[in-house]
Amino acid sequence: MLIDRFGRPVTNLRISLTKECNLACFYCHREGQDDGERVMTPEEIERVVRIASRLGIRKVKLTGGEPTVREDIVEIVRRIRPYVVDLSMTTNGTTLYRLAEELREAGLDRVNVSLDTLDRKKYKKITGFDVLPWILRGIEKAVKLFHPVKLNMVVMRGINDDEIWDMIRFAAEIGAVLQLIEIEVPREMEDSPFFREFFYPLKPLEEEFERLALEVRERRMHRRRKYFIPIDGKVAEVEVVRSMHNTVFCMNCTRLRLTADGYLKTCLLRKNDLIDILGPMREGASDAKLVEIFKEAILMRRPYWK
Ligand SMILES: Nc1nc2c(ncn2[C@@H]2O[C@H](COP(=O)(O)OP(=O)(O)OP(=O)(O)O)[C@@H](O)[C@H]2O)c(=O)[nH]1
Ligand code: SF4
Ligand code: SF4
Repeated sequence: MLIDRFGRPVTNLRISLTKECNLACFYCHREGQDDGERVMTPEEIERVVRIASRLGIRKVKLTGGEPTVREDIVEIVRRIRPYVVDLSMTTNGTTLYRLAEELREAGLDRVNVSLDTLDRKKYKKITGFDVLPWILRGIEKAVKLFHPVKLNMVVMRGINDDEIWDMIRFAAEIGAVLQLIEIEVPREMEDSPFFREFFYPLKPLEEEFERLALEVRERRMHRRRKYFIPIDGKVAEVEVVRSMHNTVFCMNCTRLRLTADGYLKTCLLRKNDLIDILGPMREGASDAKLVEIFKEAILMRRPYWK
């Protein structure tokens, strides 16, 4: 297993398949990356995942942009399936209704779907597109096929902070997990108008959950807490993703990233901690050389908030 200089095992690979997206959320961080023009082929992605699995990486998350805008998305899932224990995707849900069955059949284990609001007008305001009913149909289909389905709600002051309990109720009703995500930005953006206007701290809410929950579990990854909250005769599963200035979160980070243009990236918030893996692959690097590149990336890993 790969372990970095801070004693953190690396068991997850988060692969951005494309920088493109068919929505235009005003807060989008594009996984913290301004990717170049290179795009990995399904064969190249499979090779990276095969090497990663030899090094103990068992979980792969496919992201974007929007991963399903790639026409070869089902092929990518099928190719990497044999090498991983947990294969998941984070999607905006626009293509779920059309693709959920094919993705399931190709071996995808689970999906996280971005859903910041249940209000159609607000959805359009946030994402630029009036497609909420379509997204909800996709989610309805997904909960029948994948377990769990997680709904990702980025909580923004003055935009959707009034909908938190509606979302908790909705998630419980359809049997999905709700992830409440605090806005996160790198240090240099903490003074930005965006952060100052929209940051909504989730700590007080976590304290309320602590009091209300029937049970609280802690995930190994990021030590995120999951609360089981009774609501309307059901139990909602709510996970809180709170990373800003959270040293515990970073000390329990088990993720390495692969950018859409083929660089291993050590941290979401560190733009420059990159190491090229696609270039050497295209120049004929052996598997042993690729293992070395992985090891170099692991050596570069540092917690962001410390
Ligand atoms: N700082 C930081 N934030 C992360 C990291 N991974 C995920 N996040 C945040 O969590 C949000 C949700 O991420 P998802 O792509 O749904 O995946 P996840 O919830 O981390 O993963 P699973 O729970 O295993 O499905 C992202 O939009 C980020 O804001 C990370 O490694 N570092
Ligand atoms: S759906 Fe995701 S990738 Fe697309 S614009 Fe919104 S936040 Fe960005
Ligand atoms: S070290 Fe970087 S990628 Fe890991 S949790 Fe902290 S900010 Fe996220």
